[in-house]
Amino acid sequence: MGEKNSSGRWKRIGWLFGAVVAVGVAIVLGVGGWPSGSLFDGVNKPCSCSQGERKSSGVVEGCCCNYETVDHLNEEVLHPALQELVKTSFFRHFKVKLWCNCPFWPDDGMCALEDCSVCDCPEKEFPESFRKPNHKGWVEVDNPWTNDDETDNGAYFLPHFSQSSEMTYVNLQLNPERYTGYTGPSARRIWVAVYTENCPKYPSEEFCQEKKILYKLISGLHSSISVHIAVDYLLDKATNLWGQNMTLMYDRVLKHPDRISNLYFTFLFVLRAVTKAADYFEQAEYGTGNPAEDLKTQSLIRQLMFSSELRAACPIPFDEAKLWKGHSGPELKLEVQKQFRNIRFLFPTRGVDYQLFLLSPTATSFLHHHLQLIGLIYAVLNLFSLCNITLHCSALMDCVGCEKCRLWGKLQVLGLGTALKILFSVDGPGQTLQLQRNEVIALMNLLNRLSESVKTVHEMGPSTESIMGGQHQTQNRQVCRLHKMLGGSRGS
Ligand SMILES: Cc1cc2nc3c(=O)[nH]c(=O)nc-3n(C[C@H](O)[C@H](O)[C@H](O)COP(=O)(O)OP(=O)(O)OC[C@H]3O[C@@H](n4cnc5c(N)ncnc54)[C@H](O)[C@@H]3O)c2cc1C
Repeated sequence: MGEKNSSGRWKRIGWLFGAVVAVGVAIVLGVGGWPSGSLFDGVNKPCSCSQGERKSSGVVEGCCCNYETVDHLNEEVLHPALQELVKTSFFRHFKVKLWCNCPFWPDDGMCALEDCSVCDCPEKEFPESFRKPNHKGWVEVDNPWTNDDETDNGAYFLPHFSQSSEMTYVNLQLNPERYTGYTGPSARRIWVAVYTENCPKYPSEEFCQEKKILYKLISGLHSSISVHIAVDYLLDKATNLWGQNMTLMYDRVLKHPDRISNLYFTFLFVLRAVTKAADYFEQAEYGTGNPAEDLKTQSLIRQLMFSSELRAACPIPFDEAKLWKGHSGPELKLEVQKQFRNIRFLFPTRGVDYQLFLLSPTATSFLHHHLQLIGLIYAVLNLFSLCNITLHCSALMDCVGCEKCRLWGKLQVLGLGTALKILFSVDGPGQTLQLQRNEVIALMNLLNRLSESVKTVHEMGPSTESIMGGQHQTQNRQVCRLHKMLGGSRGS
């Protein structure tokens, strides 16, 4: 009898507790929703229990090839050739300025790992021919899509690594793009600045293809960087165990169909630039003083440029001829061109040190919170010729607070600028393509990085999605069940 009473009491306590929890849940739902980032993230959103993830198939948006063809060509032709090409002496040595000050805010970002620093390229290691200014096929000409702060104005050889703001050579093979532990507000601030200032995501219906390109290119590059971080991740610092981080890959890329689509778009865009300039690349010289290796480089270039399989299956990966049409075409091109460079402010002004102003903490926080307003003020100042606004994408890369990330950030932005130049800046009569050696090294390495990411997404995507997506769906189902139990039709 006593036992029965006590079990009844426990049951009553149980029900009471349940009711309190349910009321609490209802209040939270009714008032403020669940804290973000929790299991219940989906409760306030339309309940999407029955919707599966959209798979990437059909034609890649904005391009002329479908996903299946891209995966096949990448697997069979592009990836193997590019992997070999970037190892050659010509393509593995990249010239870069790694130690410029960030012109926008104090350099506060750091990476958690020691090996995020870039290792030296000894003087005797990089090709002798790189020191000569006149290398057949490669010229130091300006690119309207980038500001050429990455050229060394005739100083072809600067052996000392430590000179800030000087160019140096880096062996890319010794400094792979991978997880560095560079994260938090500093890293996110760069991406936010790129997306809000430079490459906004336009509503899909409202804007023309031309205006959407920059966003897609940057987003595709961002996806690719995230894939590389996920594939080569420090899983256990204590034992120095490196491997794949599936959760990261799923959360940052695979569960976002638009980010996958943008990755494929960027890959096809850059591929089109490379194949469009095929004749130029075939004629150019890849000499490094090692005849056997130089022959191999030349042969790999031909293999890539004139692959019959590529030409048959995907002859025009991206059709740039459709763009910049109509009487507003040239204006539009200038506008988009400015946007790509639309990062850095140079102020040759009347004695006012804007750079110092921008570096002060108060100004940094003001700048951070009032980007639009600041943009407007600068535009007005510009109107009255108080200052000139010139913008460098690369300058924002100087704010990347980890050397290795900065190296690859700079290289890949230069690669994108080179692709834009090939596709959009040499189509008029009498215009001939001229490229810098460093631009081409950046372009091919960018294509290789994208090719690796596409391969990873293709190969690991389905298994990662079924594991992570399964977990995600279970959580989602639990949320929906709870949602229904509470009788809520909120958001659904
Ligand atoms: C130029 C650059 C190079 C970097 N290189 C490295 C590196 O080599 N190794 C390394 O470990 N870290 C690198 N980082 C840092 C890394 O990219 C992330 O910023 C960091 O890991 C923190 O990630 P996060 O989850 O905060 O989201 P982030 O990747 O910082 O993304 C910020 C926000 O952007 C949006 N977003 C994310 N992906 C996309 C996309 N594909 N398209 C559109 N929007 C998107 C999301 O809203 C997200 O919250 C680099 C950062 C920069 C700016």
